[in-house]
Amino acid sequence: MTKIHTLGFPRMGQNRELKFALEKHWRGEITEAELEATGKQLRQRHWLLQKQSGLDFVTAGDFAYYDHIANHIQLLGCEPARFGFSGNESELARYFTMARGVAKEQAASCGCAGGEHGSEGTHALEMTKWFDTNYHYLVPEFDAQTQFKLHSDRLLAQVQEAAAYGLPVKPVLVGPLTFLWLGKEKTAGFDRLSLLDKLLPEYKELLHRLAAAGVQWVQIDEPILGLDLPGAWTLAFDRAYHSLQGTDVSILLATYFSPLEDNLSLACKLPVAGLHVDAIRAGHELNAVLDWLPASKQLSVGFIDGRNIWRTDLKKALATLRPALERRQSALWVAPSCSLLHVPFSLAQDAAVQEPVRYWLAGAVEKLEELSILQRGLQDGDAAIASELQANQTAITQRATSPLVKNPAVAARIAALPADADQRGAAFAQRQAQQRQRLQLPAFPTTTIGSFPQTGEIRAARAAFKRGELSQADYTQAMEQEIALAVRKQEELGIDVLVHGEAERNDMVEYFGEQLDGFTFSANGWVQSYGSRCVKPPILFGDVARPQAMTVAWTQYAQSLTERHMKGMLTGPITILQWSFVRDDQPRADTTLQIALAIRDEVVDLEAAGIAIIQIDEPAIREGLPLRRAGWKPYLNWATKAFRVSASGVRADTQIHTHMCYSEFNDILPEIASMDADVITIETSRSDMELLRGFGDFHYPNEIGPGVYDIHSPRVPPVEEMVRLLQKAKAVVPADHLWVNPDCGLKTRGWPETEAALANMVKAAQQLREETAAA
Ligand SMILES: CN1c2c(nc(N)[nH]c2=O)NC[C@@H]1CNc1ccc(C(=O)N[C@@H](CCC(=O)N[C@@H](CCC(=O)N[C@@H](CCC(=O)O)C(=O)O)C(=O)O)C(=O)O)cc1
Ligand SMILES: N[C@@H](CCS)C(=O)O
Ligand SMILES: [Zn+2]
Repeated sequence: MTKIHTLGFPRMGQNRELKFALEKHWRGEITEAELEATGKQLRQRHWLLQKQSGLDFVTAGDFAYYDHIANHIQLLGCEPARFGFSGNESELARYFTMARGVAKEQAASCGCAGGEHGSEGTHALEMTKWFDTNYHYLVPEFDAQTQFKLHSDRLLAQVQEAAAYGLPVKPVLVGPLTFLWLGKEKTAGFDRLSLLDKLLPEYKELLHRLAAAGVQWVQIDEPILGLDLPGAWTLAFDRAYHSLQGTDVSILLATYFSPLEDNLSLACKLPVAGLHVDAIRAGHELNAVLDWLPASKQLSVGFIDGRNIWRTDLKKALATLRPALERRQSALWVAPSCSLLHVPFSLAQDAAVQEPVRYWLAGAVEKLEELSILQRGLQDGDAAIASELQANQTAITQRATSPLVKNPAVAARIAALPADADQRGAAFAQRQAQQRQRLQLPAFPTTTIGSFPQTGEIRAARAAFKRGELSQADYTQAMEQEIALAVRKQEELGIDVLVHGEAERNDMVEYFGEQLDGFTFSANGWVQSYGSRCVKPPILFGDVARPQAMTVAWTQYAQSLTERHMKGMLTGPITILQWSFVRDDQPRADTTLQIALAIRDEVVDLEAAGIAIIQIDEPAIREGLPLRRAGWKPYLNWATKAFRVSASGVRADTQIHTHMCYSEFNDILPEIASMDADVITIETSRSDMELLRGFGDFHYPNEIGPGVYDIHSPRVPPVEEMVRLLQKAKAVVPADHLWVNPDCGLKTRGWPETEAALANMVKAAQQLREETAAA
């Protein structure tokens, strides 16, 4: 018999109920008990869906009020001492303090919904990307003093809740090695792997408690088995899982996101009762796993794509799963490749999605249905699922043959693309001279990264426009007022290179997806990004082309309000690719090149409209790196080429900026340099400019704007702090290459702190100019 299960389910709820409840709670409008009631209701709905879809387990422990790694920090009792908890705070209060920090001076007054407050001593845990996804987890902090102490009440209570559904409850845990790997060492020279022996007894005790609660199977996620691990970490797996033996639960070890490769035999041999593999990203390893995994062990095959939204080709799936089932006899489970956290709740009924594309899609709910069809097909044969198979094949064939997917003009353009389409006409030094002549900027020019506060009024106006309650003309006028406000404020602040503020953009990727051919978008296809913040990735289903200019009118309007330079603001091809649901019927490189050409057209149009500085944001370039190092070079080749294609259609005296954040870039500096942007602005302040050191050591050839303040906090950094950071930057980067800017966009901030921080930033730049002139 085949069993079906899911590794995890989206938490936000069908209509983002969790987001709204969280934000109300943070504004003090609902109590902890009311928030917990919403959480409970959501878990119940999601378990009911699992039961109704015929799953053989309900999965518990995947719910989180902010992040599942933050849950584990509390579960394992390793809240960092720096938070100074007295023990009198509630568990949830401590949890949100770790997730969002507490600004001493602002705690009482700040109503920021999704912010990550901070001040010295109580800044939030760092957030970083969960593997190569657009989800951010909270980074555990470790040092030699770190102690663990199991606090399993919340998890056990959820296991009890789930038991009401009459199905076996399968709790999911992040495994001890992945938990340690994802954390960071707070003291130099400390090795977090040395904590493993202290951590394992807590996991073991947890397994005992889960067994006592009636649990038979526990899913333990160890996605780091898909990474190039240092030897000590690989060796530690054996030790860890041997020590977790001897409890009355069976462990399903779950791997996902990338192939196991040299860890494959290790994963198959570990003393656990079952192994889950990602057959979407590592389908080519399935036969090897079938060879290596002892017959006594359960194999869970992740055949439904947990990272994308295309319907599964069920005929193809059955053709692969049947021989596997034959080899495994009764021991085969089928599941999504990874947790469904990364896909929207449902897409089948989303009327905003263009027809017939809607019929080609599967959100989390539809993926559960696919599991159920596969199970029936495997057990009872094709005849038992004849109508479902037929509907599925109709959708698959329609997608494969749809004229909507192919645009011959795009193919012809790519075929005719000149070999030097990715090269600026002149070398950087020549461009720099011409740009200086044209732009006439002061030393240490000041700028911002693009977005200004997305206020409730802006979002409400857009929502009213989308509901048809605000006319196009009124909406345009409302956005123009916001742009005018942003321009006025920047002029008053004395910023040198202005931005229009991105008020008209719902999101830096979705906004472009909405305007490009080859994309469609949903009304409700939200995916959690971090905490209560969500994104609605556009759906890229066909060849990409730009029917008309996307940003020119707004940018021209903004430029018309000022004598200063207005920076055009675009999202780059790799970031659009990374943060969309993209087609799986052609290589990602080909799709990216198509996007790059569309962006190139926009860049050229902005230049023709008189815009002298154009920024092409690529915050996702590093996150797009394959998880295995062997894949880095080919990726970086096509990714950097796509960027250059997008940027190279302009004259030498037009200045191209790029912007990157959320990552360390030091291991891909040559490739970043090869993008040949005239100016790069990067997030550096949280690392106290340490991230910039690599740029200095590497002698990064072009100009750089290292972020001088962290935009994740409402804290207003004093002038001296920014001057100190700039002096540090000046020590590693030539002074005439330095720009002054915040770390990233300001859309999640409020105006008061934005204005105060920018005023200090401008003062810091002035001070630096004076110091440098006097020297
Ligand atoms: C830079 N980041 C981004 C990432 N990915 C992207 N695709 N985009 C990014 O910008 N990844 C890395 C980081 C992640 N950071 C963030 C930061 C902030 C958010 C965020 O604020 N998300 C918003 C949703 C944004 C949005 O689409 N807004 C829409 C309005 C949507 C909405 O909920 N409307 C309401 C009505 C509102 C009203 O009446 O006031 C409704 O329809 O019910 C818009 O502006 O039009 C969030 O709220 O979560 C995300 C990632
Ligand atoms: N231009 C964007 C970049 C974010 S990474 C912004 O300012 O929000
Ligand atoms: Zn950014």
